[in-house]
Amino acid sequence: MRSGAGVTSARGTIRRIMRERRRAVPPAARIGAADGLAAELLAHPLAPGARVAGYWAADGEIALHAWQLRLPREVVYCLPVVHEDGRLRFAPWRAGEAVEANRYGIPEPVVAPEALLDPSALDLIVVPLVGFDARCHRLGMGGGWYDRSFAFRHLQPAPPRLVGAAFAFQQVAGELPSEDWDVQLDAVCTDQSTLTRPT
Ligand SMILES: Nc1nc2c(c(=O)[nH]1)N(C=O)[C@@H](CNc1ccc(C(=O)N[C@@H](CCC(=O)O)C(=O)O)cc1)CN2
Ligand SMILES: Nc1ncnc2c1ncn2[C@@H]1O[C@H](COP(=O)(O)OP(=O)(O)OP(=O)(O)O)[C@@H](O)[C@H]1O
Repeated sequence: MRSGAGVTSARGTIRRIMRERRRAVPPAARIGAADGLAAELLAHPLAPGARVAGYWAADGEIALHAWQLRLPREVVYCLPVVHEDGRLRFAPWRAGEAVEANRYGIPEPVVAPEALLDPSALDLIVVPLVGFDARCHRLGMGGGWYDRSFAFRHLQPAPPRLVGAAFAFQQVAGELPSEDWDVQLDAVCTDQSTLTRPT
């Protein structure tokens, strides 16, 4: 069902409020939150050579560096790259390698097109989000990037596993208004705990 104006504006209102709250987290609290999130994310088992995607935190998003630095050495860490076809690609990236701002001002690795991985080539994607609910439904920035890139997960189970990352306060009371195209997350990790999608 297509959303009516009411549903659309509910999503818009939640986005505005949650983005403000995210940006308002003081620096000291961010450090502790990133450590707490890393501990939750590291509980997800990864095979040697696994490809995992994170994100470059922007707009007050909870940071992933504490997790990235503690990943097993054999794991390939990637960052999302916005592609003109509307689906994300993922670029292997290590701290110190070149990045360039994308159209949203978010840094992306500078890599040859052949080095880019398709969304389906990953084992675990840590997904940025603005809000989430107890069903592991996600509200993002509104670009539809993760929904388009992982639409194939409507038809097939994990892998790739989709795990949202957020501050605990980004959980909304009740259920997020959802759309047909929303891809559910398999779990959401926060600075305090992990929520697994109800089956
Ligand atoms: N850190 C991070 N990287 C990410 C995402 C994300 O949510 N967080 N994305 C998740 O999809 C993709 C990029 N999608 C985005 C969609 C909208 C906006 C955004 O800031 N929109 C602004 C207006 C931006 C502009 O056009 O200048 C806004 O809504 O205020 C940013 C990223 C891929 N990389
Ligand atoms: N599978 C899909 N196929 C085509 N268009 C899609 C698909 N998924 C999402 N979209 C488009 O993306 C737009 C934004 O979707 P939505 O508001 O759910 O984004 P979001 O999940 O909050 O954003 P993001 O993933 O970038 O953080 C929708 O208006 C829709 O037109």
